[in-house]
Amino acid sequence: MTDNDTFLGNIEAEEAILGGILLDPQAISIVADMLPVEAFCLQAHQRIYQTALELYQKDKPTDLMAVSTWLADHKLLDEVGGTTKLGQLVNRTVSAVNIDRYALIILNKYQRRQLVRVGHEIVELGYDTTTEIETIFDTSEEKIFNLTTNKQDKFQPKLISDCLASVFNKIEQGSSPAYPTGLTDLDSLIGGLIKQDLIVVAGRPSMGKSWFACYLADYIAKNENKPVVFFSAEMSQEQLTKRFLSMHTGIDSQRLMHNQIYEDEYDSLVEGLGNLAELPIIIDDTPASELTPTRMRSVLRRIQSERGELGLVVLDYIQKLGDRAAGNRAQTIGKYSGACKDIAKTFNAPFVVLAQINRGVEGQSNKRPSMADIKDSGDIEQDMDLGLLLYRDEYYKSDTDDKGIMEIIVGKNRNGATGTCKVMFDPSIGNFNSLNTE
Ligand SMILES: Nc1ncnc2c1ncn2[C@@H]1O[C@H](COP(=O)(O)OP(=O)(O)OP(=O)(O)O)[C@@H](O)[C@H]1O
Repeated sequence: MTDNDTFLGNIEAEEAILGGILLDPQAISIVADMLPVEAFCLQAHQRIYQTALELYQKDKPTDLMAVSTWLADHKLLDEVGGTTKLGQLVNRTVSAVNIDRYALIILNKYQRRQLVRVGHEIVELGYDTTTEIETIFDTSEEKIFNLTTNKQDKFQPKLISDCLASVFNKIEQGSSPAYPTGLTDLDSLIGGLIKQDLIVVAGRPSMGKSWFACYLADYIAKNENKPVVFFSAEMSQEQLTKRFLSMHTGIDSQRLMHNQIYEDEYDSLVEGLGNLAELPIIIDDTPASELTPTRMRSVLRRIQSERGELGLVVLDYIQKLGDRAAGNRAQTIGKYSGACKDIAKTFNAPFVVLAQINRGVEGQSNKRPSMADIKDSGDIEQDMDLGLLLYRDEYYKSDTDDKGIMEIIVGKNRNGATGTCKVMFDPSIGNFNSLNTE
């Protein structure tokens, strides 16, 4: 190592990159996406690189003249060492051929600086006796995770002009921020399950909430081929797996629960097992008393780093969490719903959270629930982006015309309309279908 190449920085490599950018019009496009401004350890270098980036983002040249003019216009030329410094950068550089290799060198140094910084922060957290140990572990794990996945800039404040560039790109690509549910009428109402949204699915017991969650999990795993994580505080891994198996084989779930199948169902069983085994569905049945937001984040982080972007997260169900004997349940549930919204945002995935409805609706003549009927609703209503209330008339009236029908009432929709749609639902095998299937 020399004075110019220390453990935490390599001045020569930084100069070679900047020289390359000033010399070669293509050079900036090679490094712009991989190198954050802070990767340069000298402030003058950061300023020059930042200027080149701004010019590049406005489709302007990044040569010596353009960069020095911009810096002079913004009274920053002296700060970086004047035209002499810029001239030296160009004169010392032969070409930008190795710019990507230099970029990797300084990225590596930058990551080491970050690691040292985070290490210090974690040591300080260790000494902080005012913070609960669980929070300290969570924060520490997250800090390291952000480093290893290079996500440290994900939630940086940005100028609206910078946000517009990415919004425009997405509009141009036509890439949807939502995953369709496969239920046509529901999709026309809600536009699919939107990434980063907290979606609360509420209903009275036995209304079909768990089935609906299984359906969404299965559909998204199948169609998006992205990991779907199902936190099941209610059912065990085995019970939940049998539900999915029932959906894939058409074998009555009640019999599957008791390991009873008919002779002629073996072929469907084998076929269903094969299909289901292909799906990236991950079931976590940590008991409710231990299923904290910290635990969920930790599980999701690991899955995301092993399998890539998450397709969906499900929690069955929110009122089951925490100490049920402790006072102020509304406050506790509010804390959990806030954490769930935060998880949806951090992991850039829709988060479907199941919730129970108060018994009070049973006393009403119209037993369709409303958002206010959600048990211990606390802050759930404010936190959620989408609120779906499930209702089946046949559950209350055996002579109903709506046999085999589930109503999905969109009680809250931050991104669009509210209303009701009907879908076909077979609770024996968890089958959901649109009413209009043409
Ligand atoms: N094999 C079966 N045949 C007919 N109906 C069934 C079968 N298995 C389950 N069901 C029905 O499915 C419904 C339960 O669905 P699900 O567990 O999804 O409801 P839930 O809303 O999650 O209920 P809870 O809040 O009690 O967990 C009940 O009405 C039950 O009678």
